Parts: sequence; C-alpha cells; structure tokens
Amino acid sequence: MLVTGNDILVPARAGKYGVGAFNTNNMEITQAIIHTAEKLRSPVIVQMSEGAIKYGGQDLANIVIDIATRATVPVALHLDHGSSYENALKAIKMGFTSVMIDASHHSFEENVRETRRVVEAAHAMGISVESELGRLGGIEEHVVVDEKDAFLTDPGEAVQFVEETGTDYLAIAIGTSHGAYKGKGRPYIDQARIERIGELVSIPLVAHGSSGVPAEIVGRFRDSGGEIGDAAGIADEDLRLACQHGIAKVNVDTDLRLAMTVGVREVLTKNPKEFDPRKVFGPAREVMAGIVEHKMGVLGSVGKA
Ligand SMILES: O=C(COP(=O)(O)O)N(O)CCCCO
Ligand code: NA
Ligand SMILES: [Zn+2]
Repeated sequence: MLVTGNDILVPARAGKYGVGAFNTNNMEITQAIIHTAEKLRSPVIVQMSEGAIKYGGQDLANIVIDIATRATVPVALHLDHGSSYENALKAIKMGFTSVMIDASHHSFEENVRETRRVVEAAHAMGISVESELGRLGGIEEHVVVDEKDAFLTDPGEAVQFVEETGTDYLAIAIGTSHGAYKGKGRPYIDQARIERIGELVSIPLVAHGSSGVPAEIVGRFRDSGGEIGDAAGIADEDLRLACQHGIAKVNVDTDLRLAMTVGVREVLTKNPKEFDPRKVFGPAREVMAGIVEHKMGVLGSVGKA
C-alpha cells in the first residue's frame, strides 16, 4: 500500500531498524525494489531524484505509484534531494508521499527558513518531509578534527534545527558521501556522533551515501568490460550499528546502478547475438533484487511489514 514516509520511518526509529530508500529510474528497478520488499515482508521507500523526474516524469512516477498502491507491504514514494520549495510542491502534485528539501549548502538560518516553508505546505497536504543539516562528504583519514567538524552535523545544531523547522526526519552528515568512491578501504563513519544526535533528537535520522559498493559486484562489473577505479562503500556492520543509534532511512542508489549495469553487460558480452530487451533487462532485474535483499537483511527491516 502507498503510505507516507512517516508511516514507515517512525516505527523504524522506534524499532531500531533501518528501511532502505532505493532510487529508481525505470520499471525494472522499481519492480526489483518493491517485489523484493513484498517477498521479505519489508517496508520500503522508493525515491526519485530531480534527475529521475526529468528522465521519466509523471510516466515513471505513475509506474511507481501503481506498483506501490497494489503492493502488500507499505511503500512510500519520496523526492530525493529536492532543491527548492517549488520542486517539492510539484512532486507532491505528482503523487509523491514524502519529499526532501535539501538546503544544507545554505547557511543555518536560510536552511531553517526554506525547510520550514516546505514543512508547512507539505503538512497541510498530509505529506512528510526530509531535510538535511551538515555537509555530506567523504572524510579522508588525513582530515584533521576541526575540518571534520566543519563538515559533519553538530548535535546541538540538530536539536535547534528540528525544533525550528518541524522536519519529520533529518539527513545528517556522518562521513558518508555519494557515489562509488567513499574513501580508501573502510570509509570513516562517525558512530559516536550518530549516537549523540540520536540521544538528543527523537525523529528518524537519514543516512545518505549508504551504498556498500560490494566487491563481488565491482568484480563482475570489471569482468564484463566495465571500467571502475578503487571503489569502496559503507561496511554492512557500520550500517547495522548506525540503525541501533537512530538512523531509520538508508539511501542506496549506486549499488543498484552497478547491479543493473552488471546484469546488462554480462548478457550482452556473453550473448553477442541477443537483442530481446526482456533477455537483457530481465537478468539485470534479478541482480538488483539480490542487492535489495542483502541490504534489507543488513538493515533489519525483513519481516517488519
Ligand atoms: O544518498 C544517496 C545514495 O548514495 P549512494 O551513492 O551511496 O548510493 N542518494 O541520495 C541517491 C542520489 C545520489 C546519487 O547516487
Ligand atoms: Na545535501
Ligand atoms: Zn543523497
């Protein structure tokens, strides 16, 4: 059934488990996400970035809304990294049940102002809101402490931000970063900081940049002709621990992008004569479903629907 982000994330925070928020750009990705959620009896968030809305528009949103509405587990459709009040409202008009206003690159005051505007409008329409405080960005080991503080979310500021905006859930900067190159070896996650913020702030917390970039998928990507450098993602153990301390929404896009590409490359390189789209995108759907299944196991959302 199609529900709001709060319907999924408030129980997740209370139950100390995480819920995957997976980005989609087409039907097969959406099916891999929602069908796997149904198979595992897990709630799930399907999210579209502004780029995905540009790419698939209302056509894609309708595919997600239709599959989510008929699903036997709770599914929310979320606007990822909404860049303006106008875009957040447009998404709500398109049928989104959760929206992010990402004003984290502005000053604290400007972020509060912009976020509060979206919260008031979204709440008037029964839609829940994600906002962000802190600078997302991989923290290399060599970064000295005060530079880390300049990037990562300050617990005291988080309390003030939540009070002043009424945001429903909060994306915090804890060392993760977007993409396949999150740091050398095991990327640094500031668990103490998550724990501190989780103690002070009771709303669900959001971890962006949480793809694991699993070595097995990276290996298959290279073996099927893909080119990728020294890729590294967030360790499963770090994610599991973060969900014990208040992280409830866990954003994953890169892992699905890699999985889809591996599925397609493996078919096309092994069967050069193949040109049936079902034989190309079907296997890709299976690889993505495997990624979704693994992630739900790590986050502890299996059986929670
Ligand atoms: O936080 C994330 C996902 O992060 P990741 O790149 O680790 O999958 N997102 O918000 C998805 C859009 C960013 C482009 O990947
Ligand atoms: Na941001
Ligand atoms: Zn993100």
